[in-house]
Amino acid sequence: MKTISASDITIHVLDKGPRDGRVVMFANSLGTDLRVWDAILPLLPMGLRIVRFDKRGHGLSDATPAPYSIDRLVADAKAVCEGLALSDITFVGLSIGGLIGQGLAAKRPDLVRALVLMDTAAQIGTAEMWQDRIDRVNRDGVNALADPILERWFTPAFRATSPEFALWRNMLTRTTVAGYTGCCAAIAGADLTNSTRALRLPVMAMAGDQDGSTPPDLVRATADLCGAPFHLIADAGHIPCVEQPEAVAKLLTDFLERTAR
Ligand SMILES: O=C(O)CC1=CCC(=O)O1
Repeated sequence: MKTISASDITIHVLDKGPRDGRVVMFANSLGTDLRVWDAILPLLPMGLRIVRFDKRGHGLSDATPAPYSIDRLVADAKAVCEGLALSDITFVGLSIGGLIGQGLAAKRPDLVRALVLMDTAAQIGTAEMWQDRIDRVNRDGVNALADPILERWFTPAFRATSPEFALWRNMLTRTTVAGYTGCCAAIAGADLTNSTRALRLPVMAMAGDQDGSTPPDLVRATADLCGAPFHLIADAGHIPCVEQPEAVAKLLTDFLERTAR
């Protein structure tokens, strides 16, 4: 376990693998922490330097009062890169983590070698939709919205049969109101269409075929913006790295090979 100091918070980071290994950095989604990547990591090639971090208001990282902005979250990710002296990064971002990846690649192309967009888009939902969610969470708590959120995260089969399902619910509902609504505000204000269209690095996109949060057509449209291949993952919702780790690890491994130097 490592900590990195951003301007105003301490960020929880896990940094594993050889110091001279190829850097693969992971950023998780709204309401999840860095454990969302646990299932795919043992399936990736040996020798990678794997860096994971809990974004502001999530996991063990500090939560400042809401609202946050996407620029603030990108600055936090940049602080992790600088704190660990990372460069030549392959950045894998899930949902809001993908917005952070797009923002980081646009602002600091010198740091990012390649980008994987998982169940994310250049713009996710509408400002009105996110404001409604912020208002409801402020009034009733994250727990009150957990059922519909989990229906978008996971397929009916996973929800019915996975013993882990209850733990993912706990992860979501234990997210602080400040951290959750702060990140909702960051998503509401993020339209990265122009900067993502201008990206000039290898990008790959993927989405679960049953993703109810960032549906496949939305993810495909963002892939088209930056000329990236798009892959549909069968039998997965919004979090395919949990539901279909083998399929995700295979796509990631192939992408790492294609973008090797
Ligand atoms: O909670 C959801 O609907 C899923 C989601 C949207 C953005 C994100 O990071 O997760």
